[in-house]
Amino acid sequence: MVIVGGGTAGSVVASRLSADPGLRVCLIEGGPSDVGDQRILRLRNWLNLLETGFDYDYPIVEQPRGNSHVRHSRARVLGGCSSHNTMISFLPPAEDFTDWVTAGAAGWSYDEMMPYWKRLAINISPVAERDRNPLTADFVAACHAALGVPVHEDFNAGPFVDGTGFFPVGYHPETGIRSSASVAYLHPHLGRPNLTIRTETWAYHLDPERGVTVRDDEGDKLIRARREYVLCAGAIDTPRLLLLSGIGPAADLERLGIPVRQDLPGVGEHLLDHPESLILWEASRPIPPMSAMDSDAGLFVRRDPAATRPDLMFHLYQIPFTVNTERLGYDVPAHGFGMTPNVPRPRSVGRLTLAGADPALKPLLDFRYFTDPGGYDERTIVDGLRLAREVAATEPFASWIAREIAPGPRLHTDEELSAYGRAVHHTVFHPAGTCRMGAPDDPGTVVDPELRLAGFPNVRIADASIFPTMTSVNPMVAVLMIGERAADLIGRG
Ligand SMILES: Cc1cc2nc3c(=O)[nH]c(=O)nc-3n(C[C@H](O)[C@H](O)[C@H](O)COP(=O)(O)OP(=O)(O)OC[C@H]3O[C@@H](n4cnc5c(N)ncnc54)[C@H](O)[C@@H]3O)c2cc1C
Repeated sequence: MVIVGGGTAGSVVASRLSADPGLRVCLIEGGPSDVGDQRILRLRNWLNLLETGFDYDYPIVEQPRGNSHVRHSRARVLGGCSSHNTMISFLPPAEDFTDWVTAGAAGWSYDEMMPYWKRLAINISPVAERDRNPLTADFVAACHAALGVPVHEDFNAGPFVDGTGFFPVGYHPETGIRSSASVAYLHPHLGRPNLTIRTETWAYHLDPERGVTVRDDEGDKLIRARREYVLCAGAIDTPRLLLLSGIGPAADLERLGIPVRQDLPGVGEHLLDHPESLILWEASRPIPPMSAMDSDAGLFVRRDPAATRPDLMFHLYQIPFTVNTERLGYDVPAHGFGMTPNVPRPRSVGRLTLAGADPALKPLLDFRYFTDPGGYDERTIVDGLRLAREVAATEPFASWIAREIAPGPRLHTDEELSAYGRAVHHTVFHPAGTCRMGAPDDPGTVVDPELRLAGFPNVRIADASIFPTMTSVNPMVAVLMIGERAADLIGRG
């Protein structure tokens, strides 16, 4: 069994499959090991890992209505993005899985997925008391007072509903160490004789009949699976690998001079993400230091009371994110914090293509942020900026605020807030959907509900690229559940 990508889902698949001593598992990971590396393991260090050697760091193409300066961080280390993310860990609402079934993913309903949630090996707990910052606690109280939303001690205690509270986080509060997919699924099993982990080994071509071609510091090698290949390189690198292998939209491949092995129009299409904007405040006093990872609480609201799921989400960051506001000339405060409205179920859909046939070229990511014809995504951000101002005007949060830096009190109209919100928007780093799972007779389907790649019975995909629709919450738990289910499906043969 050959698994490409030792990331969030790949670590789960490798761990579960290698529990069977009769299976030989080779895990190919492009980045280094995280074992013993405190830079990776200490959850709160996550921000220092972005745009370093641990990050593939993908730019995006010019956006007609969004921020073209957004960079997409993707971890280059064992454990993948679960080794450099914030480990916010929500079980998605039941209706998210209903959407998946409606989109053709038969067998992926909430009830059918619950066993995988229950067996997750990562340690998830609400932000610990000792990590709770008074600023963040006052934010939670103000959300409740201003908007009447419930306060959740543990968002995962029951089926997901809107509200505010400290987040459930995958970490070990007593040490501050992340409970990444690598820590939870691989570290305990590194001694298994049937599990080979090849780090610093990058796959760039797959021939399902001959093997996967990888590059390490000794050069190129072909690695052949007796049974199956499982692609777990993530929502950017899995479609990239397929396209480099001649599996994708034939016209695009021909234009780049890549021999077409299989015309599969869905590869790289349906690029989804959670865009988020920012309202930035200067603090009236220094912010106390305690925190799990500086984004410990948030708010989910339903603007549509008839809806069953939240349609607007916010993180509270207790540190100032000024990279996009500074570019527009806004002040950078010594002490600042912000709320980030984001679009839980965005309607804008983008596309990933190759820049050329050279495997080393970074792919072209066109998210087409805020281009949905009805303007739903843009409206969500505008509503979010307004709601954030309501929370900011409410005690006990209000007295933490010296002034609103951005968008600033001069911007009020929908047009002004939309232009600002789109100019400074960032990403919550949730690309998904580029190898969509669906019904076998749907021309946009890349993998069937058994995760098999169309046309190739010995190749499966298990990572965020298979999302049929975006999860309303941060997606990592759904990715881990995909890994668990993939191992089950493969185990059944
Ligand atoms: C900064 C940041 C913060 C985030 N915070 C959260 C959060 O708090 N909560 C949440 O739910 N989600 C969060 N996310 C999103 C979440 O982490 C990802 O959606 C999820 O981890 C993706 O898992 P994956 O298995 O699809 O891909 P990844 O975890 O990215 O795994 C892909 C793996 O494949 C390897 N790889 C890639 N290409 C190749 C190749 N060609 N050959 C060999 N190996 C290869 C990579 O090195 C990587 O290890 C965050 C993401 C980022 C970047």
